[in-house]
Amino acid sequence: MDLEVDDIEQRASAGALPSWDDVESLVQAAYERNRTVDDGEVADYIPILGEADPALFGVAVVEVDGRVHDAGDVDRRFSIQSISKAFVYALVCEELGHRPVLERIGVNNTGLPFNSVMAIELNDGHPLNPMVNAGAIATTALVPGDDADAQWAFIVEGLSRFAGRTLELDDVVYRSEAATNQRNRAIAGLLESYGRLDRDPLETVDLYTKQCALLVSAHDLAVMGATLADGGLNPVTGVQVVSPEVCRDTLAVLAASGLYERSGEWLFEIGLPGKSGVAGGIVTVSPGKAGIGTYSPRLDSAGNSVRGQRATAHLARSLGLNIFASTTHEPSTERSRP
Ligand SMILES: NC(=O)CC[C@H](N)C(=O)O
Repeated sequence: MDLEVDDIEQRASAGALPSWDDVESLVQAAYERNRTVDDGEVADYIPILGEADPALFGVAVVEVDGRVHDAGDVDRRFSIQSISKAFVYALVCEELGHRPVLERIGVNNTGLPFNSVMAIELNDGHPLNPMVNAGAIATTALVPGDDADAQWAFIVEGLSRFAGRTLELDDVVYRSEAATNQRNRAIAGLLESYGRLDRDPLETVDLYTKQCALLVSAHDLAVMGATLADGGLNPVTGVQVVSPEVCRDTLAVLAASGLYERSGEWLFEIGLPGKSGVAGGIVTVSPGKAGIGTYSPRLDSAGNSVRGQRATAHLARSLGLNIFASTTHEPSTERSRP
């Protein structure tokens, strides 16, 4: 990953965002600076995705108090793809609780591509984490509901609460992926063979394929991210979507695996939990501060949007968001006794 952000000064991490005007101009700068970058390729293993316009680019920030900063194509809709994994996982965590999900799905990075079959084989059928396809399919199987229709209603309703508006299925994307998702069907069959899927594998993959075909915009992703940044309270609608504990757990998983096998580089350069999707979206969460949503269809070889990564890196540095950054504290002359 070549983020080319070394020349952007890293602001010290502080408890709050800079002023509204500062954030506004830095969002514009992150957009302007990266709009002509044309590295990467548009995904086409799902045939319809190959038709996306590679020039599209949007950067949105929603602060935890609901204030919005937008630059570029922030209202353009695209399929959420793997970013859905983060939010379905949060909803399932809310239903099942910390320990059962940990045991069932896991939280460790596979170090392998998102659709790796080998990762399952190497780990005795354990999916390892909910951000790769195996773990995401296993997570979707845990969505409550008597049948697939009830599960689908739960997913749409839950993700819509994160976005603050009713999300719709892109039927063309769904059909395009459903016709070509043999690999995901194989992954589900493999999980079943290891006794790690309690629902019908083909029905579960179908549900997972539908969740990936929900339409969102960069603005929606910023609202969804801001909800995870704000202890589960959607800052635009005021609805409590999940608990603060679920946000904490979800963000830990995103930090470890949200950018697949590039998660270490992402964390090193950006220092925030994030999640990418192959249609070109990325959601990034700055806990207690803001959600960032980006959209640009050209991807690196791991399936992460190139401009989205760069714009997010720009913002993380210039806004002082890196959660690992601290400044040396000023020793006080008077120390209170414990
Ligand atoms: N990385 C992604 O966004 C992958 C999602 C896609 N629906 C798949 O399963 O292949």
